[in-house]
Amino acid sequence: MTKGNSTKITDELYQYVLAHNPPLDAVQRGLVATTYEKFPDVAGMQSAEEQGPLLAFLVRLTGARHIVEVGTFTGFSSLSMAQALPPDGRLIACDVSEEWTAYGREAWEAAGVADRVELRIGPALDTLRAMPTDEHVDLAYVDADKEGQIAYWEELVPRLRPGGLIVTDNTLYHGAVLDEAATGSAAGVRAFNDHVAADPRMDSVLLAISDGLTLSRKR
Ligand SMILES: C[S@@+](CC[C@H](N)C(=O)[O-])C[C@H]1O[C@@H](n2cnc3c(N)ncnc32)[C@H](O)[C@@H]1O
Repeated sequence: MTKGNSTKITDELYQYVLAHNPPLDAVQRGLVATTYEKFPDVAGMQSAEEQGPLLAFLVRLTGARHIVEVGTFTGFSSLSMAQALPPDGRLIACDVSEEWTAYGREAWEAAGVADRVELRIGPALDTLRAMPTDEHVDLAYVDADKEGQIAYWEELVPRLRPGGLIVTDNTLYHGAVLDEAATGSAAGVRAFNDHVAADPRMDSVLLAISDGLTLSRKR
């Protein structure tokens, strides 16, 4: 088994990647800076900078009008996706933290997309279970507690339209997925990756982008 012709991403090469992606706009840049200033200990939870343009690209590629996000934090990923939605599109943002998501509300307002985002505070599993069960979700982005991922998946797949996409972050979990004795979040990601790879309802690819990103399309 070989690695193909994969490239080691040095810091310099990472900057090159960012320089050849669509740049973040002023609201996105401001939100990233504010997050690192206000919450330095947990700011690393924010989706990686290159994921903003990638998520926007996927929203446009799928023509998504109805998005569900599990794990909003200070709102970078939801902002990036909401900006790519058509004006009548909707994004349901799920999180448990009023404090962190307040910064998201400010950013959505500043970007003029607040009317596209509906924030639902509470355990995401409760929020998902309360959603209608017909196929009305075009795209879901999952980036919350890793132990809950299989449960989120099982709620999202039936609600996804055929051709709809689930994007799951951190599926390499800093390499800890290789540890057969992993516990906690790493064990959750390992179990999730096996679950997804064996699910006949979906076509999935695990990409070595950022901390691992799995794209799953409903058949
Ligand atoms: C990795 S951060 C999300 C980062 C976000 N996507 C961004 O771009 O900034 C994970 C978020 O999941 C939330 N979270 C954790 N457990 C949750 C649960 N059971 N239900 C809803 N949200 C949860 C946390 O409050 C945190 O804001």
